Amino acid sequence: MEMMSSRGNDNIGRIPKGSLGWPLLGETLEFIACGYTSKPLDFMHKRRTLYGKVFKSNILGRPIIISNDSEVNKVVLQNDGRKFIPFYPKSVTELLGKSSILQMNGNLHKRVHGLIGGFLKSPSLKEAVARDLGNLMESSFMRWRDSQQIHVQYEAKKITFQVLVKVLMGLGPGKDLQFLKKQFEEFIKGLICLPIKLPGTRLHKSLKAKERIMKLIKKIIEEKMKCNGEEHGALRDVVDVFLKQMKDDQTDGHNITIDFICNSLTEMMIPGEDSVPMLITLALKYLGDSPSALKKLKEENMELKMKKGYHGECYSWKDYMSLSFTQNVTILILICFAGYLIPKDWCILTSFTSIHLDQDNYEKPYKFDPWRWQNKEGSNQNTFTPFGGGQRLCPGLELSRLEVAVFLHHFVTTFSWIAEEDTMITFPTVKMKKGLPIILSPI
Ligand code: HEM
Repeated sequence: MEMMSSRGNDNIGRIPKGSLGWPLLGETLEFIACGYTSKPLDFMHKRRTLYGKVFKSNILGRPIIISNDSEVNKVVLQNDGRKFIPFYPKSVTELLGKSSILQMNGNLHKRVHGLIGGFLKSPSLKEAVARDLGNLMESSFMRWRDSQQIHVQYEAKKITFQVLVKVLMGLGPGKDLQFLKKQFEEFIKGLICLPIKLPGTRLHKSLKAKERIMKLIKKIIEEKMKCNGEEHGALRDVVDVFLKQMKDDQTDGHNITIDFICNSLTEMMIPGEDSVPMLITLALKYLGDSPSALKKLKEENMELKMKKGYHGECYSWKDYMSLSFTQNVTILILICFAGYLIPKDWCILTSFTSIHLDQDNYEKPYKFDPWRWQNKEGSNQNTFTPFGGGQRLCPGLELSRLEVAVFLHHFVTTFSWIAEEDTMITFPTVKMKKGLPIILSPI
């Protein structure tokens, strides 16, 4: 979901229908409670039937307009930062800091978004990620073969966090990585919590973890600066990209500082610990529940594995992305993937999940059917927005899809598995209650 706050005094006409709920509490309890059930969209469906696709509510003491309408969401996403600006809960703004890319606007935002996006989309980076992730999976497989059971959520996090940290700051396995992972787990727990900073509170602990993370990143950057000296050869990670820009900027007075870099790297580790591993976890969950889709996926991936083995070739990132059925599975999982955030003042909350699971947009939206796109339905730009849109379209989009493809390829061509019963929770972010325990058997 995307939260935007209306800027200025636009004449909106009339406020949509809806209920502001109880004094102070509004409709918060029902909104959150739905996230813990197997039907997280019940909150939306009930109100949609009563008031229509766009309605008003009150969540966490803020009046809010909730949109389940793809056209309205498109207007919000495509705005240029003048009509709407992003809003996040107080705990998020406290933890990500004032210089967070999510809160930046105007020219500085455009520049930083362009810098990160340009690097993350580059073929040389994708090649390195495909290779590193492939190797990392091989070493994880050795470990998993000796285990009775693994927890997919936990294992996927270990792998994707390590891959992203390398992309961001070039840090490989070792004590620093272990320390970073531990501190980051502590940091991320506070993203959605009560915004009270007193010692002992969740937010305070997460802020302290952030201080330790920033200190370590600063040390890594300083070491890199010493090694690079005045030279800027190939840009191998996001730190290199920022340092080069910092040097170029000395001439035109813009200010990318070391603190700014440390802060940006910290927030950019979130998808390594949350979004990407959750996509992988859900992919294995849904595939495990759908034997026909798993069979087709295995066939497609086995064919590639045999071809590569037969010619004795290494994989290129393009090999993984050429697997069309595997890509359709990823798109479908993205549709099931929901991210919840909470607004401030009069906000508009554009619910992406409701659009993805709306019968008006997709026939049988709750059916796990990766063949959907082979027949007629396309993933239309307005009705498929798991990566946001407009100026804030996720720059990690292609990288995430590549990571899922690499993971699925090596996993399904090496193991069969049986999953234990588990439940999905969607608030504040998607996760499996028990971490999706599975029992593996090598193929
Ligand atoms: C499953 C994987 C992912 C999903 C579903 C996802 C989703 C999103 C969404 C919805 C936004 C828009 C937020 C907004 O409008 O305020 C966003 C922004 C962003 N994402 Fe991702 N993301 C994923 C992976 C990644 C990865 C791997 C990176 C790499 C570092 C990344 C970096 C970013 C950055 C830097 C932004 C801020 C863009 C800006 O405001 O200009 N994301 N992401």
